[in-house]
Amino acid sequence: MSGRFGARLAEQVAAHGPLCAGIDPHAPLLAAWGLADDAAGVERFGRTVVEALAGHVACVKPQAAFFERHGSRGVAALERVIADARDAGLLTIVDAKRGDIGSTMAGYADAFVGDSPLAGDAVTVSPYLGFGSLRPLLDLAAERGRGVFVLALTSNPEGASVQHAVGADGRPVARAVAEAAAAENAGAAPFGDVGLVVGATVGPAVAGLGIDLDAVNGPLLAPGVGAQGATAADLQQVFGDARRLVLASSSREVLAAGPDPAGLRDAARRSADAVRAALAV
Ligand SMILES: O=c1ccn([C@@H]2O[C@H](COP(=O)(O)O)[C@@H](O)[C@H]2O)c(=O)[nH]1
Repeated sequence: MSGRFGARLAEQVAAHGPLCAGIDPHAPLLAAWGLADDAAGVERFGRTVVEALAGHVACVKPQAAFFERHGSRGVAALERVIADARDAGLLTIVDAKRGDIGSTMAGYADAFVGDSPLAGDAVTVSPYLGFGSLRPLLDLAAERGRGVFVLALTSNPEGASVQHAVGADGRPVARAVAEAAAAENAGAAPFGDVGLVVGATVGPAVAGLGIDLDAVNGPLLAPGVGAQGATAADLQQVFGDARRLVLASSSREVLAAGPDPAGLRDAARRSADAVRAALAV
């Protein structure tokens, strides 16, 4: 792995468009692909996506939950998917959404941004034990040139009850998260390594909460396009002047076109083209 995550991602987005394809081996998708709902099935699913999309999308995002539900064999399958992607030169964001007290975050840091086979190019984390609790993982990620995506405004409707709440300092919680990420990325070019997760489904929340996403100067991972109902056009409203930082993410909509590799590539290309066009406006 050479160079920082932000720079590597910017290069891939320029080449393939601002789309991250999710690898979410849901039980119904495994059935539709003719695969068993077991560790071998999720491994075949993940490796098929990597083989089909390497060189065609900016990155992939394996959802750890769908591998972990098969226990240690599922985790081993996730490790093989990550290894395949690395060998193919395809960036991976491991969607693990870890968050704990700082001393335990040091363990998650070793697992997801250190030397473990679970480490991809970046990982998703939850700041809801306090942004400062992420410090051990942020520091190890920076040392290793890896990225971190911090949940800010999630795509699910339930997230607002926590993320829109106003904290003791008078700032909405999600704004405080965004400002903390901005401090990590200060001065980085083309942008830094600490991104945010901001759902494509959040409508006017960014502006309503007074969040300056452009100032974050880090990649903005936007799940919710496709199966959750957001369209590429929604990205304009949600992200406004921060459109240059957006990396839209779509899982089920792309995966429904598998297991045929050409079908997966066509679906990913259609999504990437729609997102690129919407963000160019
Ligand atoms: O706010 C969030 C954070 C993460 N996700 C994850 O993204 C994918 C979405 O899958 P679709 O099939 O495109 O709906 C999934 O892995 C989620 O856990 C999110 O949706 N929202």
